Amino acid sequence: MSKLYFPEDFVWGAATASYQIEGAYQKDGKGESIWDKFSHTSGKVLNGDTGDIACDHYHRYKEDVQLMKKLGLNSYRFSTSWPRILPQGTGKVNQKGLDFYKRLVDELLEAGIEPAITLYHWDLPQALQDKGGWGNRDTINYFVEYSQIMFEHFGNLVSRWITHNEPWVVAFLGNSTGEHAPGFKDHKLALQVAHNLLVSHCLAARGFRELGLEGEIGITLNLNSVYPLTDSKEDQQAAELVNDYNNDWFLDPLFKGKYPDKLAQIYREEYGELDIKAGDMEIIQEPTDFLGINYYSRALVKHNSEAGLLQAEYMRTEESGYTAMDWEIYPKGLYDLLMNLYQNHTKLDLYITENGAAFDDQVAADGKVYDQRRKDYLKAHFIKAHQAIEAGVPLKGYYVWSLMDNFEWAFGYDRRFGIIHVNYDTCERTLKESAHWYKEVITNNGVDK
Ligand SMILES: N=NNCCOCCOc1ccc(-c2cn(C[C@@H]3NC[C@@H](O)[C@H]3O)nn2)cc1
Repeated sequence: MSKLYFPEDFVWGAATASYQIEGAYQKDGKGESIWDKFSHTSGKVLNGDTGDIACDHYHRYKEDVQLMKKLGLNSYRFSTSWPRILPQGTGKVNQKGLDFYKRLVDELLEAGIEPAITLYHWDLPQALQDKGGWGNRDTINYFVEYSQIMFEHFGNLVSRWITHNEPWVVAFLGNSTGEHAPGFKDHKLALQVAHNLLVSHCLAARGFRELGLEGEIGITLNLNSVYPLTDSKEDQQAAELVNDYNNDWFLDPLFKGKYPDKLAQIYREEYGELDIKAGDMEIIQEPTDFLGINYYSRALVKHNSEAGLLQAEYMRTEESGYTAMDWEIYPKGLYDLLMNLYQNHTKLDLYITENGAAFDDQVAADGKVYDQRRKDYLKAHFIKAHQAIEAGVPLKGYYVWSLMDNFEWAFGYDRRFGIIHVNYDTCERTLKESAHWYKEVITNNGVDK
């Protein structure tokens, strides 16, 4: 069977996040995070699951790096826990927190795996939330303080940095729908959080550049492709507003220096003015080296005058399969997204910093995990990514979400995204069939057509 080969220096990786895998939630001086508090609050997380132990990666990191080496990963994307480094969010540094990440980075480099650090993957120190969290503009400066500490300690070892992971989820699930920590249901607060996150990204990136470090820094956005259910004018308008909300609310400030006009006007009329300081929109355009993209599925929408401010209803289709997250499997949406970004938003290098699927994986009697649906999902999306590269999109790498099954936020451990299975009773790791398949993709730097 013929193969589709990727560029010579294409980066094949896998991704995780601190709160989702580390455990050791009170170990070695770590401060409380908003997800420690949220997961310990009754009714917030399915089955009352918490990240107290998670995958016990804090203690098992050497074993996990050896598994990454066995897979032949070029790079490993992980996040650092802000409250492990600064238990109160600012001020006194916790040396044992720095020491853990130094051990991990050293292990990765020894294994020939390039570390890629996400500075903020949702685990804000609770002490900062007690001062208003991301709704308080001071948190911007606390984030810059934290990022500078990380750059100074690891900048000579780590060459790929991501400031924020999915600021849309941080802002809107954390502060508008309340599904995520800290659990507010205040859309105006969510809009202010989104703004403060963008400003903090750019000031951290500026700080990285001023240190004159080698390497590159970017931001990771969860993006989708949005399609109208029909070609009616109403459905098309609904799709445009959902695209503004899901995607351009972050893409436009970063690459055009302004929020999307139509949605900004709707929000202004509904919520009044945000706290946008003079110069913010110029700061937000601070050059960044790459854009990270987390793609999972598309949005299919129709006009519905009863469906909130956007008058848009999300639709299902019987034409596609769905994952355990109830997300449509739609690989073409990745191609369309990549082409849209390149043609309409940015010529920056792109990395897919997350793509993957949750399915209800079981360990079979022979001890193997036969996850054919995940292999099919990944293969179909790799093929679409290849098609975009062939069309000229500067896609430089792909991080599968996730290296291992882990704490999937409000769904707890009930959703398995890993290419490695984790037995949460024993913490035993088992390479799923998708992991063995991914190893071959990396070895061949290509995928069968
Ligand atoms: N279809 N209707 N939509 C209408 C509005 O939806 C409201 C819900 O929105 C969302 C949007 C995005 C997500 C999401 C989750 N992950 C997976 C994590 N990524 C980071 C890493 O930590 C993984 O665990 N990525 N993105 C969830 C819910």
